[in-house]
Amino acid sequence: MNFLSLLASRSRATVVAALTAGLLSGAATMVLIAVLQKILERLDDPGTRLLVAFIVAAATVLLAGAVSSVLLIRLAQRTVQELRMELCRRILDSGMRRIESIGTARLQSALTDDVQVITTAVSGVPLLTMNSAIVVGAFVYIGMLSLKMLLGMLAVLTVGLVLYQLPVRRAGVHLRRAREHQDVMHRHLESVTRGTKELKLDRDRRSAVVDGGVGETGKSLVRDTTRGVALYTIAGSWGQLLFLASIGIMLFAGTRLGISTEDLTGFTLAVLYINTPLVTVLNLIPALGRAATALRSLNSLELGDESGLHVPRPRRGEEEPAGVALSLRAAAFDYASDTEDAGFRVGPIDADFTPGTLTFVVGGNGSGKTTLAKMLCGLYPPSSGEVRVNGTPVRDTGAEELRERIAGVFADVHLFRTLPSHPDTDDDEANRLLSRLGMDGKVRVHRGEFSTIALSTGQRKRLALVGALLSGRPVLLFDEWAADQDPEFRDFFYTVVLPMMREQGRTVVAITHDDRYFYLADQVLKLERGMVVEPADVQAPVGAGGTALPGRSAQALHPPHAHTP
Ligand SMILES: Nc1ncnc2c1ncn2[C@@H]1O[C@H](COP(=O)(O)OP(=O)(O)OP(=O)(O)O)[C@@H](O)[C@H]1O
Repeated sequence: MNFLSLLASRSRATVVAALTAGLLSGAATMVLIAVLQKILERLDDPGTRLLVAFIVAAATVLLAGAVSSVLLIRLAQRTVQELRMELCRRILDSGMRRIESIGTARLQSALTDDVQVITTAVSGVPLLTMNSAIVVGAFVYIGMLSLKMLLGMLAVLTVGLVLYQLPVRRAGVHLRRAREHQDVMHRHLESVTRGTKELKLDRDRRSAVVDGGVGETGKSLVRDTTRGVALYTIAGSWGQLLFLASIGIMLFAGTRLGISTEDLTGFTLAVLYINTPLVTVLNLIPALGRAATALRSLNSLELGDESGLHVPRPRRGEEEPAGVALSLRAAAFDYASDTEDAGFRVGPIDADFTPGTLTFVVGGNGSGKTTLAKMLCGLYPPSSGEVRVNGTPVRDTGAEELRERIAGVFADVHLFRTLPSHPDTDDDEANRLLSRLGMDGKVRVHRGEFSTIALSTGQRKRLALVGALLSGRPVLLFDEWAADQDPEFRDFFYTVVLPMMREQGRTVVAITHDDRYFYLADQVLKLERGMVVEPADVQAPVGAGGTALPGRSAQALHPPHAHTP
C-alpha cells in the first residue's frame, strides 16, 4: 500500500473526477495567463472579448479548483477514517502471537501517530492537486509560447530534480529513524501511564524513565524529525531557487536565443504566477515524505495474517448438540526464544473437556497453564497436534468457530462497559447476578451497560464474570478468576458458580492455584514445565459440602442456559 494507491483504492470515480476538475483548473490557468498577456499588450484598449475571456478563465480556475478540492477533502477524510477502521480490523484479525510480539506500544503508535501523520498528508492532497494542476498548466502555456523556453525550463528542472533527490533521500533516512524513536517513546510513555504507582514510589526509576527514557529518546526524536523536515524544506527552497533562476536565464539569454519580447513577457508572467502554487507544492512534500514513512511502518506490522486459521465456517446454521466438547490431541505450542536457548514448549497434551464437567488446570508459575488455555480458546494455533470441537479438528472449521463458543475471563481481563449481546439477557437478570456477587449499591446495569466500571480489581473481575455468565456461551474459561477475590466470594465462586455452570451442561475450565477446592473438579490437569503430570491425590476437605454461602444456593444464581451461537 503506498500513499497514492491508498487514496485511489477508496474511490476511483472520485479520484478521476477530482483529477479532471484539477486538470480543467490547470488548463484554465493556461488560458488566464495567455489572456493576461494579451491584456498587457493592449492595456490602452483591451476590448470586451478579452474582458469576457478573463472573467471566464478566472472563474473556471477558481470553480474547477474548488470542485477538485471539495471532492478530495471528502475522499481524504473518508480515507483516513477507513484506514483507522481497517487497522483496527487487521489488528483483531492478526494472530495473538503476532499482536504480542508487536507490543501495545507499537500498536498504539500506529493507531495514533501514524494515522495522524497520514491524516495531515491526506488533508494536504487537495491543495497539492490544485496547485500542481496550475503549475502543469503554466508549463504547457510556456511550451505553447516557445518550445525552446519549455526545453530550457525542463533542462533546469531535470538538473534541479536530480540534485533535489540528495537532500530528499537523506531526509527519508532521518524520518525513518524518527519513526523508530517514536515507537521507543511510546514504550516509555506506556511505563509512565501504566507504572505510575511504581514510579511515584521509586525516585531513581522515575528519573531513569523520565530523564533517561522519555528525555533521551525525545532528544533523538527531535533531532531526526528536525533534520528530516529541514532537509525537505531545503530541497523545496532549492527547487524554488532554480525556478527563479530560470526566469533570470531566460530574460538575459532569451533574446540571444531568438525568443521574442512578447514570449519572454508571457514566460515571466507564467513563472511568477506559479510561484505561490509552487511554494505550496514544495511545502507539502515533507508531509508526504512523513506519510510515506508512516505507511511503510504500518505495512511492516504485517497485520491481519492469522495463517491457517481463517477458513470459511462450513457448519453455520446446522444443528449442533447443546454442549460443546473440546479436546486436545498431542497439542503443543512452541514459544520461539529471543536468545540462543531453545524456546519454551507447552505440550504435547492429550485432554478432553466434555459438557457438564469442571476441569481445573493447575501448576506452578510459568508451567504453561495460560498457554494451554490460549490453545484451547483458539487464540494460539497449536505448533503441532490439534484442538477439536465436538470431534472436528479446528483446522477444518476455523478458529473463529471455536472462539465463538467460549466465554473467557483472563487474568489480565479487559472490562467493557457493555455486556456481551445475547438475546436472552435482560437488565433485571444482570442486576440479580450483580446483587448475588455483592455489587448492588455499587453498579447497576441499564440497557446492557454497567453504570460504572471505576472499581477495584476484584470488583471489576466480578463484572467480567457477570458478562461471561450472561454470554450464554457453552464453554467457560476462567484464568485465576478467584485470585483477586476475598475468601467469601472465592468460596462462592468455587462452590456455587462453577458447579452451577456444570449443572447447566456447560464445559467449564478454570485455571487455579486454590488447592483446597480441587476436590470439586471432575478432572485436574497439572502442568509442570509445559507437560501434564499426574496430580497428587485430591481429597475433599472436612466439611467441604458446607462451603456454599448461606442463602446463595446454585438455584439462587439463575444465569441463562448454555446455548450455541
Ligand atoms: N509472550 C511470551 N513470549 C515468550 N514466551 C512466553 C510468553 N508467555 C509465556 N511464555 C513462556 O511460556 C511459559 C509458560 O507461560 P504461561 O503464561 O503459560 O504460564 P502459567 O502457568 O500461566 O504461569 P502463571 O501461573 O505465572 O500465570 C513461560 O514460562 C514462558 O517461558
